[in-house]
Amino acid sequence: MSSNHRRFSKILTIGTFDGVHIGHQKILKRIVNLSKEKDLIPSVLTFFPHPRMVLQQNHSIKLLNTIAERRMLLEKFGIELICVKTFTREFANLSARAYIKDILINELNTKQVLIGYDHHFGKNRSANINDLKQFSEEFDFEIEEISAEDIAEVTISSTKIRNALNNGNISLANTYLGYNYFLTGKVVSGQSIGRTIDFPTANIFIEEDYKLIPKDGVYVVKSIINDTQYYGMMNIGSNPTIKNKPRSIEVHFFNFENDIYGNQIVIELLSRLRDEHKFETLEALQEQLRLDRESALVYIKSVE
Ligand SMILES: Cc1cc2nc3c(=O)[nH]c(=O)nc-3n(C[C@H](O)[C@H](O)[C@H](O)COP(=O)(O)O)c2cc1C
Ligand SMILES: Nc1ncnc2c1ncn2[C@@H]1O[C@H](COP(=O)(O)OP(=O)(O)O)[C@@H](O)[C@H]1O
Repeated sequence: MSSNHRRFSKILTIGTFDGVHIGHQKILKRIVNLSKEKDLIPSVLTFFPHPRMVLQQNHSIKLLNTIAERRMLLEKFGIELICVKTFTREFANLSARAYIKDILINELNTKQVLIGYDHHFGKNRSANINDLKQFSEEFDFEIEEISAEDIAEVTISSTKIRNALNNGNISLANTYLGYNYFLTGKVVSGQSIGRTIDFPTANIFIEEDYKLIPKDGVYVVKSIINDTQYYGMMNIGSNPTIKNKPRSIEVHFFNFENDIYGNQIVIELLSRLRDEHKFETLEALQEQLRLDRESALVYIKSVE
């Protein structure tokens, strides 16, 4: 963080904000409104990796957003300063006092903190909002509590979104997110079978192994490629029809013919069409892909 940031006073909330879903968005909106009233910079203090990724061995936690996606979403909802603290064992061991003095005050120049009644922080998560209140007098900042209902909403939605995606219920996930769930990845080469059956597919490589990939199957998607929006259909799975094919995420875009190897693309998931199947022949798969395209186009027409 540049020392420049120190000059401006902040209104801050603290948390993982995974998903930046409708529950989070309500809190962010409150921060942005208060920041205007009080002439403070709307800010979020967040942590990466997720504490469980650091403190638990063999963790298998999957997150709704990569850290880059989280930043982008927080900015989109009006947050001007995003402070990402690297979560390490040393960080987890900071005393509550050092955490407040070093980070909230000296580094960020915080004047107001928006926090849930159940927020815990500092070594062993031993400090709570009452400790924060005591420190607020000493260090001269205000505290605003997030209501129990709003906190319940935040917790419920995160769990529900993860479950919905694992079950392939993309429309429910999108409702809780308040935007379409998306994957960010790079187009890499596959086995060049796609073009031989008239369905070339952009194979998507996602670098972050902690990103939650929805349930295997076929989805209607859309992407912006070189400033133009394209719809398409995506398969997530092990491609059982083809021998020795590794797991893949691949998209066939409609009305598209360009070479996009190496492009970084964002794929928004709109609807789920079906499970992945093993077909006896490549021709049978090709026939199914034609039917999938028909279903996808019907869906796209209904939402446009
Ligand atoms: C919309 C869509 C649906 C697919 N469904 C299946 C499927 O049900 N079973 C399967 O084995 N492969 C399925 N595939 C994967 C194809 O086997 C794969 O696209 C083809 O092998 C091309 O691979 P390549 O990109 O490595 O050339 C699907 C692909 C797409 C784009
Ligand atoms: N309609 C399309 N949808 C997706 N990719 C396309 C399309 N048209 C051309 N391409 C290009 O072709 C590539 C996929 O061709 P494909 O034969 O499936 O080979 P491979 O699986 O080896 O990448 C994509 O990565 C992209 O660069």
